[in-house]
Amino acid sequence: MTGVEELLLSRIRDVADYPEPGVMFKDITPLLADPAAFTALTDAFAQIAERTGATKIVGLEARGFILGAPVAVRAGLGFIPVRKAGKLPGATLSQAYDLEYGSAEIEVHAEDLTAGDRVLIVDDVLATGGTAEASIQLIHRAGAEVAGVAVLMELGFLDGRPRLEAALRGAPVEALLTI
Ligand SMILES: O=P(O)(O)OC[C@H]1O[C@H](OP(=O)(O)OP(=O)(O)O)[C@H](O)[C@@H]1O
Ligand SMILES: Nc1ncnc2[nH]cnc12
Repeated sequence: MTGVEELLLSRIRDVADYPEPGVMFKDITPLLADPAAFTALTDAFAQIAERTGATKIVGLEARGFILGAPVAVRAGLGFIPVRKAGKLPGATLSQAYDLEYGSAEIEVHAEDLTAGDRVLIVDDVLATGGTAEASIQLIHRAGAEVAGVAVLMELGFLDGRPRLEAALRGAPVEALLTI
């Protein structure tokens, strides 16, 4: 494990049985509160954006906003929010999905993504892959390409990766940590 990986892992807190029994919640708030760790994470994601030729960063509400917005600034790219349903005022595309502990619907402003865009999707956790898969579907429906999915941590035992790879048309899933 590299020094950066050790630093990031040391700043993630495990909370048992949250938000429901049987879930081991991965809490990133200690990482956000540590400027060295947050900067290292932002730099690692910005390198992925450069390597994958991304032209826009999509962040998934809510933790993907916190992580994705500084990546967009660092990489010199625009930031597009994918929000939970009912929060965006303009014309939207929407997609329902299930996640590790529930179900939800996400939306994006249709005008924010167009053909020719290559989007890097940023989030904290890849668990079942339901959230990221729905965001890939939204981006494709908007006519844009997905450059990749970048997450801080992948919960490998929940098998989200094959599900995303089936939707990604060859673009990579980049996880800084696998648990
Ligand atoms: O791979 P999945 O099973 O879909 O789970 C991963 C998603 O779950 C969490 O978001 P959540 O919906 O809890 O929203 P939050 O960021 O607003 O807390 C996490 O931030 C990912 O977006
Ligand atoms: N175990 C988990 N910890 C944090 N966020 C999650 N999203 C889905 N599963 C999660």
